[in-house]
Amino acid sequence: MSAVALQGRDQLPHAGRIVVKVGSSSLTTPDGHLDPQRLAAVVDVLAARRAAGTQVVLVSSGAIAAGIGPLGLPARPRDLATQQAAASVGQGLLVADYERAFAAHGLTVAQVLLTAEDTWRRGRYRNAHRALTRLLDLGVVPIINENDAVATDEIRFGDNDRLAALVSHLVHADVLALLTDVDALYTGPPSRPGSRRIAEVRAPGELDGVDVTARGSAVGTGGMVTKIESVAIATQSGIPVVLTSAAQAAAAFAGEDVGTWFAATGRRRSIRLLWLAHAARTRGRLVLDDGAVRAVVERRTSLLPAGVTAVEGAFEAGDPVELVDAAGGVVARGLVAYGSDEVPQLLGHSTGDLRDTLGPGYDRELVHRDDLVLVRRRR
Ligand SMILES: Nc1ncnc2c1ncn2[C@@H]1O[C@H](COP(=O)(O)OP(=O)(O)O)[C@@H](O)[C@H]1O
Ligand SMILES: N[C@@H](CCC(=O)OP(=O)(O)O)C(=O)O
Repeated sequence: MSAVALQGRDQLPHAGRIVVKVGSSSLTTPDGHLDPQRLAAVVDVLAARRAAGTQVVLVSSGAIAAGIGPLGLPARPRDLATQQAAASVGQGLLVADYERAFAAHGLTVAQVLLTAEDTWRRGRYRNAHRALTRLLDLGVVPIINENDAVATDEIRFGDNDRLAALVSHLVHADVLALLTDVDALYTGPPSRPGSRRIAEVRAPGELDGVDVTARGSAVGTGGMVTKIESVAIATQSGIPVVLTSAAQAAAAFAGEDVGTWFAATGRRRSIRLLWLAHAARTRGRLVLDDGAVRAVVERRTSLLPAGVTAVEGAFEAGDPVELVDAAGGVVARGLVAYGSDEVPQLLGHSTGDLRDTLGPGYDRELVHRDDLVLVRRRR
């Protein structure tokens, strides 16, 4: 694997390992069936990359969309139970089509279904990392999707864009390719007259003023908003992203001037913090006094119980929570070290007091600084 991030799209042909995310709209028909021809066209491009020596991890959506037709549903279901049912039906059909299409190129595939926790909880992360790297070593193309049949509303990502970014981090990919139904990021929704293609984004500030909508195609989720979130996760941890359509994928992988290239802006960082910053659903809030806000934001210290004035929500030790100032503005997100039933008795007390009154073990931080990410406040 290359140790240095790819500097531009012209280096794409030299990527050693890529994660490719394909959206539902590129694989299915509007009436909720798989489109084997379009699926095979994507596979042809990926097989060509493999033949050129690149390892490929595919993150494929389409399970829910592919279950719509066979179940006779009128449209993409909105309730969780029917989404789970549709995904369970569609996932089998999806992987069967992939298996056939890759086999035509002599390639073996593996289905890997992940939940959000597999990408960030330490033991699970290592487990998923080990399984995926072994599959790659064995020459297999892993096909990843969220485990929609068991993911509840609280824990699911719901969109594969952010899952793909976390998977890129998990497998140490050189680049993430987001394939969708538009050929690039535009300055506004592509249907709006005057919207122009953005060829390259080298810093997050260049996205100021770009109008992205959450409305995706009839079968997809998240629209461009979750793709921009995905781009932030990947680029901030040193992985560049190319966003284009499935139809332009071959040209993009050849390094041609198509799609949008997002340069890496940061260095590899903890996946837990990426997840906390961009993907975690928080379970509660801790209200900080002004001194604690300054300590956490300016001095980057851990959060101690003495600086917390109130607690909201129901959470367990290890759950993600928001840290808010007295006015309710979110200043950070963190993994809390105590459950919500224990926190009230700790508030306002120094760690020394807590050790003396409640015993050793109660002198630990409420949120350790290693488990904390600051949230950029809107100006
Ligand atoms: N600024 C923008 N540039 C490009 N596409 C945009 C923009 N804003 C919104 N979109 C919409 O996002 C859609 C892609 O999202 P989605 O349907 O969720 O794709 P997928 O199923 O591939 O994940 C495009 O069809 C496009 O209409
Ligand atoms: N896991 C879901 C993915 C939903 C999703 O992210 O869809 P899309 O916006 O088309 O990438 C499925 O397979 O239907």
